[in-house]
Amino acid sequence: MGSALLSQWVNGDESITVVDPMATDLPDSVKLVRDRGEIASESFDCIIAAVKPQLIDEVLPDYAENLAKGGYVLSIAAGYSAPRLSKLMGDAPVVRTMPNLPAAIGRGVSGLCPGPHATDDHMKHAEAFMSRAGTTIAVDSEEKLDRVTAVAGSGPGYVFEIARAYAEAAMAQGFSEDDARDMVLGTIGGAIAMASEPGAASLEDLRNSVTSKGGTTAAGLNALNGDNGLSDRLHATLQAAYDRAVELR
Ligand SMILES: NC(=O)C1=CN([C@@H]2O[C@H](COP(=O)(O)OP(=O)(O)OC[C@H]3O[C@@H](n4cnc5c(N)ncnc54)[C@H](O)[C@@H]3O)[C@@H](O)[C@H]2O)C=CC1
Ligand SMILES: O=C(O)[C@@H]1CCC=N1
Repeated sequence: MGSALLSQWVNGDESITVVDPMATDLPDSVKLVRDRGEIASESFDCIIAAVKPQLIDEVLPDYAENLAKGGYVLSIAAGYSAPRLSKLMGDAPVVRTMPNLPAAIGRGVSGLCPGPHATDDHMKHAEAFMSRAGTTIAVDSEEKLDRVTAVAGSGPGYVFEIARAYAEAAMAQGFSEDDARDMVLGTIGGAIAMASEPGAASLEDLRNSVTSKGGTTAAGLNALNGDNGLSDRLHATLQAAYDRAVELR
């Protein structure tokens, strides 16, 4: 996720240093170091926690010394709570954000939430920084940010899986893999673009506008969600992701 964001963050004038023992193919303007020891005496206005949540306890404490006075820590980690991170880094100011993968093409959706000691200026900076990678939504509690995680952070995974299963079903109708993918992504992309037009009708009305009484769409929709199975499954999907975020706190 860090490299997806980085591809958009470089469209600014900050100097960015990445510490990653394994990173490859970073943008030219970024300084890459393999070990924190190489930047031990440097200080930074913003330190971004972009390792897996399970690695934060082990990796982040050393970086407390690298935070400039007045700076803050921006965490993209799912679940891991801001008070826990702040404490881990010597009571540093923390802002949590939850981006999603389309940030890689500037079409991400990122939630943001202030943590301990975060000032309005830290939040303003974090929002401006994250908005380079798409839209932002500020929330006022970590509980809400964990719900943003369930809806939007993990969301591209659900969408890719739905598209994959849709394409698989198209192949079962006799289409080649390429044709199935083109048709499914074209259909999803066109429908989403139409629903995203300014002044577009509600999602329910848009669905109804495709659905002739006694027609093919009605038959398909009845099989898809006539028993509320799809709705129930999506509720369970978001709840499971949220519950996991809570476990990672
Ligand atoms: N993948 C996604 O769509 C999203 C991920 N996130 C969050 O982003 C964070 C990273 O997740 P992914 O990008 O999926 O994982 P990843 O495994 O792709 O990236 C983690 C990076 O951390 C680096 N790393 C490992 N040990 C390190 C160390 N000691 N010091 C510095 N760097 C180290 C790895 O080399 C790797 O480049 C997680 O906290 C996750 O919750 C948040 C939103 C969406
Ligand atoms: O699966 C995960 O834990 C991360 C956080 C949100 C999306 N990917």
